[in-house]
Amino acid sequence: MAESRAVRARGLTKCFGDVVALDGVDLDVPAGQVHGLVGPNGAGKTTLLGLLLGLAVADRGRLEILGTPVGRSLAVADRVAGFVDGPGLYPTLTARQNLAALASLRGGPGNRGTRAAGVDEVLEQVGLTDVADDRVGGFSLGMRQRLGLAAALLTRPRLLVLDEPANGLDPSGKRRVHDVLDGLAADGATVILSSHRMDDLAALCSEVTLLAGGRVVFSGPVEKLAGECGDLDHRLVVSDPAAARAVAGEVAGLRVLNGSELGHHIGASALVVRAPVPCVEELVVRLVGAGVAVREVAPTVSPLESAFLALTGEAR
Ligand SMILES: Nc1ncnc2c1ncn2[C@@H]1O[C@H](COP(=O)(O)OP(=O)(O)OP(=O)(O)O)[C@@H](O)[C@H]1O
Repeated sequence: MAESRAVRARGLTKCFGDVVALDGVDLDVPAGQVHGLVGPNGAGKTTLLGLLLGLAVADRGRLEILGTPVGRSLAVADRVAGFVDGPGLYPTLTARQNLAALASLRGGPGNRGTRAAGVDEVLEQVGLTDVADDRVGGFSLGMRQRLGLAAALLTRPRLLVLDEPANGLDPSGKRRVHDVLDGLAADGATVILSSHRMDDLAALCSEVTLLAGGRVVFSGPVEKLAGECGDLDHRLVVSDPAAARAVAGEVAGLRVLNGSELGHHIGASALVVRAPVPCVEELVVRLVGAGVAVREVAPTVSPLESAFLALTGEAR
């Protein structure tokens, strides 16, 4: 029977000496979801991905992967694949030889009771067919990332765990990887990936978990995370900045930022306001009503980025 939950973690704690890398982490990831892990440097993302890949074991807490409790031994669970800190590849071998070597190490077709994918098939999936016979030592970071993904796909994983898979990818490489991950999720496989790029996470993931200092500070739908942004800074370009300031002063819950708060020049016809989104909308309506033309209005950082900064306690 198919599992309805790919990962269930309760109270996962992992320390390195005095450093508490994970501090009582709970995580639920349903099967068929692309789930993002995000957080500042040192938040514990790689440590958590390492536990999912069996590269380390937790000091405390419970972890179930694809419905099976994870034991105390270092081993990758069945039907789980992926990489942290970049894929392990042989630089002197070609892309095709790397994959063939991995396939034979894993026992080839019939491995773990499931038919493995073919080398050519996965090279095609990640868009590396044209360079299949080139040595990996000459590959760019983005090409190595894609080959690492191809290596993981060889096992037809039900859970794919990727650390910064979009690192170094050009726009077409990114599109290729997005398509592969979307396809896996559509087939019911689960993908858990980390990224520092909020735009990648928004494009790829339906849900995200935000870690800070080894703790979960948010876990849920991406849209809900964007809703946690609270006050957002918006830059408005208007026909009459003095009149616009006067109108802004009448909108409750909205503040016009002054030059010293901004720390940079914003242009003579612009002003920056800090407010929840509905107050900014009210300002625009009032400006138009007062005969002040609004030529541009845009948040200075995206709602997702703003939520990230607010929830991780990072200064604006
Ligand atoms: N093998 C290790 N030995 C000692 N400390 C470690 C080890 N691995 C991780 N840490 C520490 O654990 C904490 C979490 O690190 P981790 O690499 O999981 O964070 P991260 O969120 O992946 O960070 P980044 O975004 O910088 O990759 C950090 O303080 C890190 O220094």
